[in-house]
Order: sequence, then structure tokens, then C-alpha cells
Amino acid sequence: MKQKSEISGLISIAGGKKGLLVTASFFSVLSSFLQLAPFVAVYKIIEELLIHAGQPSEIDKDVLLFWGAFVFVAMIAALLTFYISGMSSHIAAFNILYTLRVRLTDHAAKVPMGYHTQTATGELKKIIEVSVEKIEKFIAHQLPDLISAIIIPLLLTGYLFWLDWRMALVLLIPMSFAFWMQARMFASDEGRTAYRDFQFAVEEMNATAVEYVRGMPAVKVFGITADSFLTFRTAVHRYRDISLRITDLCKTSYSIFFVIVSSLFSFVVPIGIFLVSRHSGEQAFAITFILFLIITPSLSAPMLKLLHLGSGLREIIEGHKRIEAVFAENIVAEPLNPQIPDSYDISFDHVSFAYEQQDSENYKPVLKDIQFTAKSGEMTALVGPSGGGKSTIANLLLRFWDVQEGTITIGSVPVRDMGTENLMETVSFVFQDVHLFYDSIEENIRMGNTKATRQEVINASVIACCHEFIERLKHGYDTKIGEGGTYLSGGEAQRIAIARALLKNAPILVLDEATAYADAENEHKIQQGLVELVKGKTVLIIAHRLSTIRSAEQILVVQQGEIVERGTHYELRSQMGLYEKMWQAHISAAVWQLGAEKKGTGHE
Ligand SMILES: Nc1ncnc2c1ncn2[C@@H]1O[C@H](COP(=O)(O)OP(=O)(O)OP(=O)(O)O)[C@@H](O)[C@H]1O
Repeated sequence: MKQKSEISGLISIAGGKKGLLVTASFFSVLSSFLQLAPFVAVYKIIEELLIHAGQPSEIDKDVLLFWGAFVFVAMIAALLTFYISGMSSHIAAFNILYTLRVRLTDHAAKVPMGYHTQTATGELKKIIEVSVEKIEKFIAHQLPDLISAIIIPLLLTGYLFWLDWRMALVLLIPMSFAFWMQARMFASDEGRTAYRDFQFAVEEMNATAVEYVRGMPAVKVFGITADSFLTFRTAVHRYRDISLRITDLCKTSYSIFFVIVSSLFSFVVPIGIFLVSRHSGEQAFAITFILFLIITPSLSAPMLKLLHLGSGLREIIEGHKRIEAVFAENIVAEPLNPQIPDSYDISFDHVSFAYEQQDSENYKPVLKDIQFTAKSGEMTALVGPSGGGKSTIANLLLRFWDVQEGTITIGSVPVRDMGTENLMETVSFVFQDVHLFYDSIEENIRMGNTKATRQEVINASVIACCHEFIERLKHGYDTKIGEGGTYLSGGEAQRIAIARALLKNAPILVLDEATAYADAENEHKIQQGLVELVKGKTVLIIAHRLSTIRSAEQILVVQQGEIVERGTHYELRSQMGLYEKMWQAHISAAVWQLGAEKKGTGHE
């Protein structure tokens, strides 16, 4: 029953393409019928030959010709129907593959960021690529194959029963036993668990192998071998253990199935000989016996195919479950009546937040009672020790997560009440970890505003101080990132991300460690550009390098999830608290870095 609902669930993903699948299945069945034509023709030809065995001159050549032509026409028709079935299933499969991938990526983009941090990117990638691909293969190839692998043995067995029920029964009993053994193994809880564990083991082994290759710098430096890389070794051992478990589990049922199905001949011969001896002289029975000898081996191939399709199906059902699990993830709730803010002041009103739910074992509040307003036209900076919660504050503004307590508003509208599209149009963000897509530099920048002209892209790049280095590249703005050895340094990538955000020209700009990789000269230039650009905007900036935010109208010092100090640079310094300590540390580091001639820089 469960198996049935799994398969119907698998077929339900066909959605609007069910008509094509029905066509594919119908023609596959028709093709299976037509493939039986040679057996009927052989029967009729043998009958004609045996009836006139004593007087060959009386053999009716027209009968032989008729059945010869019948087979020829039936084979052409079988070919045509098979072609139509294959075409329909392929068209349906590629449509389903496309729709499923688009739906999956759309859904993945709408679920809260928490899902992406908990689910390994590799796993989602695998679901979108491999699981969907397997479903495409199932629909395009295996579904018509499966239908014909079921229909052909059924039809042949029916035909054999019609010819002689006694010999057919002798065939049916071992065949049913073989199937029963296999089905019992597949449907058992142990079988299901083993196959599911096998899937996980394969995935885990692949994922750890990828991790090993990705971590090659650390692997080389620390001399880690594939054998000493514990997670990989454990994954390989787990894979070995589960493979042995499956082999052990399947060995009896598979061996019985294989032996019976491959040697059906040996069941039919003794009973045939026995019956022949009792019907000696009956020509009709002799013809039937000959036909049994011809048809019986033809039963083996589709039945062995069915076995392989059956084990493949388990894998596809597992993949389908994973796809369903992605769809089952709740997406960020859209407001029923989305509101548009009338101004762009940002307010955090008594906001508390934890990444885990309150009832979870790992519950740990990351932000506690955060309260501040970042005014439009002003720069608000978040500074403080690492892990204090600065990036979390910035991420909450974008509703990557929803807060558990308090409210975040833009203008007077809570971010929960803004439509996601409107929220994303309102806020420009430069992340700590820049992601550039495998595309030209120009297109990477244009992602900020798809309607921007090339000149506008260049203007944004000039302000973000990346124009010069882009121009120096062989293909300039058309250079594809990652192609032909074109890789950008961290600082260069970050400046491209700044250009992208500038081009978006949203009323709120969030910069999370946006100038962290810039050298002193570039940082100064970027800051000059930003000064122009942030005019009239609400700017939230996170920076470890305090010189970057010295001119901010408001500086918030965040420590262990709380705002412990707030004010301008001068106000904070005069408080002689954490900010002053951080400032002194910053100055000492700058002096240490730049040498004696730079002494005094920034001592304000
Ligand atoms: N996705 C996440 N899931 C669970 N915990 C997280 C997640 N992201 C951050 N944290 C935790 O939240 C706390 C605050 O992290 P956050 O990145 O906001 O600090 P930060 O002040 O920006 O640090 P840094 O200056 O080093 O970037 C840290 O303890 C961190 O481990």
C-alpha cells in the first residue's frame, strides 16, 4: 500500500503533463501487444507446416505469406507505436525536469535563510541536479520500459494459459514464487531502511570527497591523506558496511529469482514431455509444446528487466521524497496587504532573536532587546567584538530570519508587512562573503539593476574603485569570472559587489565589512565614492576597521548581543569605555602596520 502511494506520488509530479504520460503509456502497451505478433504468426506457420508434414506440396503458401506479411506489418506498427511512446515520454520528462527545477530553485529562494544554513548547499544542489535528473530518466525511459516489462510477461502468460493451462501453471508457480521472494524483500522494513541508508551512505561519501578536494590547501599544509581524513574514512566504511548489508539481505531472494527466471525452460520441458507421451499422435498438442519452447525463454528478459527497474525505482522514490521535503519547507510568509514605507528610517524596537527555536536544546539568544533608529540621510555604524551580533542585525533587516520579539520597521512599516520584492528593492546589501556568478564582470555588476546601460555600470565601477583593474583585464568588462584563469582577489571581488550595490541605488544601503579587504589607498577612495553616494540614503555599515566609520552620525557598539554604547566617534571616545579600547587597539595596529612615518594618523 505504502509502495503504491509512493509511486502515485512520483507520478503526481507530472502535473500538467499527465496527458502526455497517458499517451506514452497507451502506446507502450500497444507496442507490447504488437511485439507478440511473431508468436501468433509462428504458431500459425508451424500449424500449417505440421498439418501438411506428410505432403509438403499441399502447404498453402498464401497462408505462410499472409503470416509473414502480418509479422512485418505488426513489427512496423510496433516500431511506430514505440517511437510515439518514447517521444511523448521524453517531451513530458524534459518539461517536468524544467518545471521541477524552476519550482525548486524558486522555492529555495523563498524559504528563510535558516534552511540554507542548516541544509548543506551540496545537498540542495544534489536534489536539484541528481534527484530531478533521475526522475527525468524514470519518466523518459523507465516508465515505458516498466509498462512493457509488466505487460509483456502478463500477455505472454495469458497466451500460454490459453494454449495449455497445465504447462502454463507449471511455469506460473515458480515465477510467482520468485516474484514473491523479491517483493517481500523490497517491501520489508529492513529492505526499505537498507536502501534508504545506502542512499545516505553514497551521498555522504560523495560530500566528504568533495570537501576533501575543496579543502586542498589545508590538506596539503597539514599533510592530511584520504585515509587520515576521518570523516571521509568513516563515510567509506559506512558505505562498505551498508553495501555488505544489502548484499546479505538480497542474496537469497535475488539468487532464487535469477535462477528461476533464467531457467524457466527447465520447468516446461519435463511437463511437456510427460504430456506429449499422454497425447502421442496429437498434432495440435505437439504444436503447442513447440510454441511453449519458443515463448518460455522470451519471458526471462522482461522479467529480469523488471527486477532492475524495481531496484532503480527505490532510488527514485527516495529522490522524490527529498524533492517533496524541499517543497514542504515553509516559505517566508508574505503579508496579505503589503505596505509601502513612506520614509526610509530604520527602527529596531526591543528586538530579541535566537537562531534556534526557544524549545530547542541549542537555544541561545544572539540579540537581546536591541533598540535603535538609523535615520535616513545618515550613516549608522555597528562595531564591536567578533560574534557580538552585528551581521545578525543586518540580516534581520532583510527578513532572512523573522525576529522572535520586538519589531523592525522601515519608515513606519514593519518589515514583515512589506512584500519581499519591495523589501529587496528598498535595501541594497554588500555581504561579508561576496558571491560573484559565473558570468561577465559587466553582468555581475548589472545584477544590481538589469536595466542599467554600460555607461551606468562603468560609472558605478569608477565610484567603487574597480574600473581601473577591470580595464586592465584582457577582455575588460566582458571578462568571464572563473574562465581562462581569471580569478579576482578578495578585495577586487568586494569592490565589484560594491559597484553592484551602488548601481541598484536603493534608498537603504547595508555594508557588512564591505571594505575589509581593501588596502589603505583603495579604502580611502571607496570611502570618497561612498560619501557622494550615501547622500540622502540610510546607511548601515559594519566595520572592524574603525577609521572607516569615524564620520558616522551614530555608532552602536554591540557586544554579546546587546548595544553597550552609542554615540558619535568623539562622544564614544570621551566615554572611555569599550569603544575607546577598540580605538586604541586600532591605532596601535595601524602604527604597527604602517611604520614610524605614519605615527599620529587618525589620533583624533
Ligand atoms: N546561521 C547561524 N546559525 C546559528 N548561529 C549563528 C548563525 N550565524 C551566526 N550565528 C551566531 O550568532 C552569533 C552572532 O554572529 P554574527 O555573525 O551576527 O556576529 P558578528 O558580530 O557579525 O561577528 P563578526 O564580526 O565576526 O562577523 C555568533 O555566536 C554566531 O555563532
